Order: sequence, then C-alpha cells, then structure tokens
Amino acid sequence: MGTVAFLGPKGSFTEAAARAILPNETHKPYRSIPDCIDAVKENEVECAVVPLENAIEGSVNITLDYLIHHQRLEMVAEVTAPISQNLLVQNQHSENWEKVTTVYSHPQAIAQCHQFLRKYLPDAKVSLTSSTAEAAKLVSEMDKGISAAIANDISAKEYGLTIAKSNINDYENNRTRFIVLKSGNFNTGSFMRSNTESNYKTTLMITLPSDYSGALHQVLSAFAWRKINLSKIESRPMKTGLGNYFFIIDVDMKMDDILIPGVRDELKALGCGVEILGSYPCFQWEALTMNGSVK
Ligand SMILES: O=C(O)C(=O)C[C@]1(C(=O)O)C=C[C@@H](O)C=C1
Repeated sequence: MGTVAFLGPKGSFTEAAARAILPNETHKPYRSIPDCIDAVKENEVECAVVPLENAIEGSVNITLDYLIHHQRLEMVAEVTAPISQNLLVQNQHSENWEKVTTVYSHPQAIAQCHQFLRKYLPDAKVSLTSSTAEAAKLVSEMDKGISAAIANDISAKEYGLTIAKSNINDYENNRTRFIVLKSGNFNTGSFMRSNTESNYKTTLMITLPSDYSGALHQVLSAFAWRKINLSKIESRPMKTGLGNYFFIIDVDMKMDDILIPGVRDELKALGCGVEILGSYPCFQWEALTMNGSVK
C-alpha cells in the first residue's frame, strides 16, 4: 500500500483518475501540480497523478515544464478519461444561472468551454482557480452575488451545488490524459495487470544541437526508418532564450533493447540530448472502471 498525491481538493477530475488507476492506495489531495510532484520527490507520497494533455486544449504546460525544469520523476502509467464539464451554481440560483457574474474554474476547463461562455455568459468575469474542484468549493462558500463553477458532477455532490447546464464543453470527445509519476522503489505492479505490450508508450525528451540545418528532420528519420510510430511531438521553450526549444516525443511502444536504444545512439551521434522520461502502460478509463464518463 502506498499514498498517491493528486491535484485536489476532493472531487477533481484528477482524483477520479487517481482512484481509477490506483484503486487500492490512499489518495491525498495537494493544492497544485508542482505540490503533487514535490510530494513524491520529498517522499511524502509514493507517487502522484497529474493531468498531462487534453483533447481540446492540448498539453497541461505546467506539468511538462515542472517535470523538465524542476523535478524529474519517472512516468510509470497513463490513464485517459472522458471529461464532461458542467456549470455549477448554488441551489437557489439554478433557475437564474444566466445572471451569473463570475465563472470560476481551472484554465484548462475554461478553455474547453470558451464558446459556451461567449454565447451564454458573455459579460461574466472569468476567475481562474487551481482546479475545477477548487472552483466548486469556492462557489459553494459564497454568500454574495451569483457565481458559477465549471466542474464535474462529483464536485457538484461533494460541495452541494446544482448542475445548471451539463456537458458544456465546446467539442464532443473531450478526454484528458493523466500520468502517474513516481520516484524510488514504489511497486507499480498493482496497475501492470492485463496490459498488452501494444498499449505502451515511451516518452523521450530531445534537445537539438544549435544551428544545425535539418536537425529535426534527422531526428524524425531516426524513428521513421525503424518504423517506430510517434503518437505525439511537441516543442516547449528551454527557457534559456527566444528560439531555444526541446521536443517531447511519445512513441507507441515499450522500451526495448534494440530499437529505442538505436534511436538514442543515432541522435546522440548527431549531437542531440536524449532523455527517456518513462516507458509505461496506457489505460482507458472505461476499461478500468466499467463506467461512463466523469461528469
Ligand atoms: O483535475 C481537475 O479537476 C483539474 O482542474 C485539472 C484538469 C486539467 O488540468 O486538465 C483536469 C481535467 C480537465 O481537463 C480539466 C482540468
């Protein structure tokens, strides 16, 4: 048994993901994604579950940046969950939610509902919170004005709010990828069950040699001629100056003894920096929970 840090407070999407992938551990809320990561590094918990990427809004930059620039932890599993956002208000405002003056939520959730907000609440002020559940908690504690939170139905129950409008994300098929991070000897056996090697990803961080024309092309060709499928490539600033970027590349295979080491050696010979951030099984929420979406 271990303790799992998650982006809290209780009721967040991240908590639901953490409970789905690590059902038998103890779950502990933290205020921010960096706090979850630090908790692992400082051995307060054995691992952390944090959001990494959303189908509508893209990467959760704070997760990637904190992992790369501050605390390197190993990625040991991922779970992809359907996300349904709702507009939550205090019960007495459920009939006049269109008079809401402030909408609270996490920036990723606000971004997933931009069109909804433009159309139905164009004059409402948007106020950012550390998570969707934090927004719901805040709104439940307000004693003046009419405010709303964008959050899931678990938060509605947890904080005694009413769902004024359900499923308000601008696009269907809204899903978020959550990643499990660990350091040290935490035994990840509990979620390794029944996962085939084809449901694996390996995430690499690659830096290019400076002023080397065609470098990215050569990086990609090291994967291409080995017929390694990439499921994501993303550049993020190195934070050392304009124009300096590193690349995060996800490949659809488990770390092996030949192909990925071959890529690594070929790229190193070109002068690239290569680090493997993890090689991990990938789970779908539906398979873990036999359940519908987190609304
Ligand atoms: O877990 C939560 O409730 C969060 O607020 C985080 C987060 C995210 O950063 O992606 C999680 C899932 C949703 O995509 C929206 C927000």
